Amino acid sequence: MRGIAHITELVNGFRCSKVLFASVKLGIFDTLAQHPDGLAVQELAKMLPNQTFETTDGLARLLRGCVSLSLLSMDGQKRFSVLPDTKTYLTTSSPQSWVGYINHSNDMLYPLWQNLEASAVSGLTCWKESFGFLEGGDRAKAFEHIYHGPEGAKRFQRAMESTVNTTAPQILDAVQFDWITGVLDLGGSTGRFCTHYLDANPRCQRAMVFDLPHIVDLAQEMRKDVPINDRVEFIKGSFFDPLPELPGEINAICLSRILHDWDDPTCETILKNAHAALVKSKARRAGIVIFDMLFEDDTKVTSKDTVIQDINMLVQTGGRERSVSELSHLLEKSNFTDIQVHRTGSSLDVTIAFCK
Ligand SMILES: Nc1ncnc2c1ncn2[C@@H]1O[C@H](CSCC[C@H]([NH3+])C(=O)O)[C@@H](O)[C@H]1O
Repeated sequence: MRGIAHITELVNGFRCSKVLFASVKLGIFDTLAQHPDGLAVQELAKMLPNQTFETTDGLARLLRGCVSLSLLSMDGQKRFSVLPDTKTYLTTSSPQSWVGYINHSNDMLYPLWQNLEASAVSGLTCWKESFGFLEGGDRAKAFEHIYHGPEGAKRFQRAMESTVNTTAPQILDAVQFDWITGVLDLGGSTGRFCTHYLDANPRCQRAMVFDLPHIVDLAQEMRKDVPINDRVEFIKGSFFDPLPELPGEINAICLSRILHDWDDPTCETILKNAHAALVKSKARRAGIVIFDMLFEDDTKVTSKDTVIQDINMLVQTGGRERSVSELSHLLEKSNFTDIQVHRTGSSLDVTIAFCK
């Protein structure tokens, strides 16, 4: 028996998330981080970008919320300051910033989760219910949905970058990739993972990112703000089509948070395209590297983070997280063998498999 405390924590969980999201959106942490001696609420109100505060009462209450959630401290003069983790993870310019993912969570995921009931009934995304546009049931449109609006693609790519900055170092510490001579990152977005990879493996001969044409164009624009390793090359295309011929050095295709976006038949198409490209390459040992969360076993209830992420994929893309046996089955059907699973301690597990 866990009692009512467990229930009330769940009931109020969204309120705490929203205190964090609203504070990031208003620029509270970015502004306070520039004032190490802290600011009083009236001073802060004058400095926050794009806002005119008629009263500071609401802002003061939000700041107290942040203190209670250990995001800010307040001194005897009621001056608010950021705590160290807030500066590291919740300010825009920090290399470990999660601001991109928080903005995606606030603007996209929060409205989507509001209609989880609809997805639970239909087994489909709930874009139509949440945003009133596009066909909720058309899975092929998942990324058109996510990328809608003038800032949509950039917001999502920033979200991906924030989480890669956390997971990539953990993955690269935990798993040996010494068999890789060159890597193609399929759906590799702005090249952030390839940047971490090349920085950690300077002897890697080649690292290429493959993504949708408009995302590759966006990546070139975004690298002006946050540079990526200048050895990263880009290819435009769709992984639903046969892949272009791979340069000889490329003997690994990476799929980071790709398969969880799609249903099984779509994953098979992607995996078979990857397999066809790898076997055409001259590499002696060629394989695939998958980064996705994996359920601990086929009951799919044991790992809370994976269970919750699975629901997140239901509402957002119509995809799913998988168990080791489900992923292995997909890999075997697509002619991969010698499957190895690495639990990395990060939020992503790594599965490696080689071409038959
Ligand atoms: N048909 C497609 N062909 C190539 N890339 C695609 C396609 N559909 C979606 N994507 C990309 O797949 C990525 C999924 S998000 C994952 C991004 C990155 N691998 C990471 O782990 O951070 C996005 O960058 C999409 O633009």
